[in-house]
Amino acid sequence: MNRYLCCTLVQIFDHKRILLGLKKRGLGVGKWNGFGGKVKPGEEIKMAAVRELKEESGLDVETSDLTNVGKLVFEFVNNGLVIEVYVFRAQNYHGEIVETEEMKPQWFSIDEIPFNEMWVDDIDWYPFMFTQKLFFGFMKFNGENEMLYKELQVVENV
Ligand SMILES: Nc1[nH]c(=O)nc2c1ncn2[C@H]1C[C@H](O)[C@@H](COP(=O)(O)OP(=O)(O)OP(=O)(O)O)O1
Repeated sequence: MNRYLCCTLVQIFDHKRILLGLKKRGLGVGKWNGFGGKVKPGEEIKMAAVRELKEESGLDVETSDLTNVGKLVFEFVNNGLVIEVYVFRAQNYHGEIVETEEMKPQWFSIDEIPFNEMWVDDIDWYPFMFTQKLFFGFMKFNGENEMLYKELQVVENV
C-alpha cells in the first residue's frame, strides 16, 4: 500500500506578479514553489490552504478568496509516496510577507518565472492556471527531479 498525503498549494498573484517561496527544508528543498502543505486529519482543504499560506508566507486570505485552479497527483516511484495536491490561486490577501524557517518568499514577474529552479512539472501546468482552465494532472517521479510520466487534462471540476 502506498503512503498517501493530501496537500494544498496556493499561488498568490498581484497584477502581473506571482509570489513564490524558496523551500528551505523538506520535500522540494531548494525549489521555488507556491505555499502549501499537508492537510491535517479532519481539516477542510481550503482551511488547510489558508493555514499553510499563513505559516509559510505570513499572508492571510479568506477561504472565499481562494479560487480552484486544479488538482495534481504525484506518485513517487522511488518510495511509494502518493501526493494529491489541491491548487488554488488568490489575489485578495492581507498582512505582511515574512520569511520563515521553511520558506523565503519573493515576487516574480509572470514573464520571469524561474521554471528551471522549480518542480519540473510546473512549466506544464502553469499555462492552464494563466488561461484559467481547471486542470487535472497525474505525474510519476523518480526522486524529486526526474519526471517519468505526465498526463494533464482540462476538467469541469476537481
Ligand atoms: N511536483 C510538485 N510540483 C509542485 O509544484 N508542488 C509540489 C510538487 N510535489 C509537492 N508539491 C508541493 C505541494 C505542497 O505544497 C508541498 C509539500 O508539502 P510539505 O511537505 O512542505 O508539507 P508541510 O508544509 O506540511 O511540511 P512540514 O511542515 O515540513 O511537515 O509541496
